[in-house]
Amino acid sequence: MKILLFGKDGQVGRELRRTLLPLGEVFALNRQDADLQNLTGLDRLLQTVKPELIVNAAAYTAVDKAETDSATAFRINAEAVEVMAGHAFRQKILLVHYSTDYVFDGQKPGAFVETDATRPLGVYGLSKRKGEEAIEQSRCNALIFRTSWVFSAHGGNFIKTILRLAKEKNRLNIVADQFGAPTSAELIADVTALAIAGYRSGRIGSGIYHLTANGEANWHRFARHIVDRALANGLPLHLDASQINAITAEDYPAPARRPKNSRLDTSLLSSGLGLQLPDWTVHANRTIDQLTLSPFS
Ligand SMILES: NC(=O)C1=CN([C@@H]2O[C@H](COP(=O)(O)OP(=O)(O)OC[C@H]3O[C@@H](n4cnc5c(N)ncnc54)[C@H](OP(=O)(O)O)[C@@H]3O)[C@@H](O)[C@H]2O)C=CC1
Ligand SMILES: Cc1cn([C@H]2C[C@H](O)[C@@H](COP(=O)(O)OP(=O)(O)O[C@H]3O[C@@H](C)C(=O)[C@@H](O)[C@H]3O)O2)c(=O)[nH]c1=O
Ligand SMILES: [Mg+2]
Repeated sequence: MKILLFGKDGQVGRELRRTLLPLGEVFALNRQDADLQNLTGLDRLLQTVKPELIVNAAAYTAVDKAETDSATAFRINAEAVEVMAGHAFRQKILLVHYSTDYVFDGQKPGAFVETDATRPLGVYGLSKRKGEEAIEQSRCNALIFRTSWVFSAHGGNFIKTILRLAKEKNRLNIVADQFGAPTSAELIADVTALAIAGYRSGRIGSGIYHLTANGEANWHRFARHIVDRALANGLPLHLDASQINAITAEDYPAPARRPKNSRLDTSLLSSGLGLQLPDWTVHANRTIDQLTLSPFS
């Protein structure tokens, strides 16, 4: 099977290169190979490569920047996705795509299920929702995985930000009133490969699925966890977990509003595939260790 992967150098894309390998011949592209802002170029590429499966891990993920750069966010997160979906429909191939907890407003008391009403609070979330809608309207076969709070040892993410700040500062203020599940790029890529196989064998159908690690955190708790483990690994830092203060989102002014409740109910996917998703700390610990334990020390 000929697989076309977009976003090969992103957090999730990098892990997908590993997990898609056993499924077929992977054509993995980054922005230099195919700039998704160029929609006609994208359409031409799809017609030339003739993939049997499209996996789109490319996205505009700068949440705050999107507020003032909405045209670019919509181009990449919605219009390029519409081109992929149109191609997938015409060629009768499967499109695998990723979306976010930020499509929700965070106002539900419990975990969001796939059919809950969306109401994005910012441009990034809205552009990602438009991408989902473009896929739904195209009527192509698709697996759309909504995930949250992605981290990995590579690329930009909260774990790396906190480790950097903890080496520079002796106090940190981190919001404690936004709840969600930190999820590793590794887990997303592993489950994606299982889900593609599950789709092919008829265990799961085309549609939206929530895919996050189990358990929950808030950003403050996540930050403390990172610092505790890094210190236990012997990493010299400027602060310990007790110097990380809990603040409210109101006290952390940022261009984009974020949902207070980002919890996603993953039972649809885990029951469909017969999977037990690991607690977020399992992969978080592994990533913190990768970043803080030198194999040579
Ligand atoms: N990161 C997170 O916390 C979360 C991510 N998601 C979703 O998961 C998916 C994967 O995210 P993740 O791996 O973390 O994202 P990353 O930001 O790590 O990777 C995204 C990739 O997309 C590429 N890209 C951006 N613009 C273009 C463009 N114009 N043309 C081609 N490629 C482009 C980037 O390239 P470059 O480096 O050159 O910009 C980057 O390699 C996305 O759909 C995202 O919305 C969902 C929830 C949480
Ligand atoms: C660095 C820092 C962040 N924060 C807060 C801001 C924010 O509410 C939270 C996390 O910061 P980030 O910049 O990582 O957040 P953000 O970029 O909004 O992360 C999101 O990215 C997109 C792509 C998604 O799809 C989401 O699931 C989510 O992972 O921590 C502090 O309170 N203090 C700090 O010093
Ligand atoms: Mg960010």
